Amino acid sequence: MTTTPGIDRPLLLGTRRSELATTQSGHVADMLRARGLEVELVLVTTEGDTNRAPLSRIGGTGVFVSALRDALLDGSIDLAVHSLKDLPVEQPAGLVVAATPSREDSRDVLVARDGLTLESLPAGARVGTGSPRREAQLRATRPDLDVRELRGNVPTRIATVADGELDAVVLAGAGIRRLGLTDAVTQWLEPTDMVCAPGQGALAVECRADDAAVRAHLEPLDDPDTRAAVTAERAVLGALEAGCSAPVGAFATVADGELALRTFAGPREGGETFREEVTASLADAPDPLSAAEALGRRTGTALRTRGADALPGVGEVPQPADRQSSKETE
Ligand SMILES: NCc1[nH]cc(CCC(=O)O)c1CC(=O)O
Repeated sequence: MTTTPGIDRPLLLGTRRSELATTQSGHVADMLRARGLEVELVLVTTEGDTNRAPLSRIGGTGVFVSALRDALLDGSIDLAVHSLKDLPVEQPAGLVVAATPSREDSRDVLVARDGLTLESLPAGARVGTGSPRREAQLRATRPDLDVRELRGNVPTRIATVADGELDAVVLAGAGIRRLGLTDAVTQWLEPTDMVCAPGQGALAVECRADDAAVRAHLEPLDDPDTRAAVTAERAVLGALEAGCSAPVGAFATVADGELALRTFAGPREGGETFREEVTASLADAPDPLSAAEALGRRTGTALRTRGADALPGVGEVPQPADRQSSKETE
């Protein structure tokens, strides 16, 4: 096997260098290899990997994704694998998410000292997260916690608990699973306690929109239920004109053609929160993805009308977006 049908050379898969990124990319490469294709990984450095300033300060959609997208557009790679939650809602011209493979666990987890949980952490415990969404929900249940800014890759963030620098950190369970670090988890946070980020736990496999041969190889990796769920979640963010730095959570599931969507919006420092839980049947919809998108948009609009409009990060990313203005913080 030396060629890829329709391409006559190995597929070039661009990935960030972090262990999580190369693991996720390796997972997609293996799915393609299982289909008989030859795949080579190409390591690409992004600004998010080299700049250690808080993400809320460097901001910019592109910190994790723009170098990969530049490599796609200039033809040096054929496909890129992203964490879907790191992608801005607005899709750049010329590129397409050709596949959203079956989603990993979407829940956030608590990694705490001494087996502690959200309920048993002592008053004033130092809990690390760089995510306004996680901070807002931590404060909603435990206003007494001392929430601290935290960044860095997954193993580094876990190490702050082992080192005694923090009592706990909140992370995406998907990343922990993919890195084989689940032993560190002291609590899986259910959506009732912590609504995940739109797209959390899902991957996006992106390629050039006009590259029919690569698209045809990627499309079989798509999981339609995952795609419908993340479409609804991201539509919430779109209706809120919010980027990933907004304190907004959205989590959807699809079971037996029924889409269930749970959302959260609230201030980072604690205060009034907004939640909507809605369902819609996709089974009879002529176009399930449009139905998922419409439900997400309606729900985002409802959150806005009820007061989420006043939250920082909401109403900051015009739709259709000036892509450079959205931010990501997770
Ligand atoms: N930018 C950070 C990021 N992007 C994707 C993941 C984990 C995997 C996922 O959420 O799908 C993480 C780490 C985290 O939030 O703990």
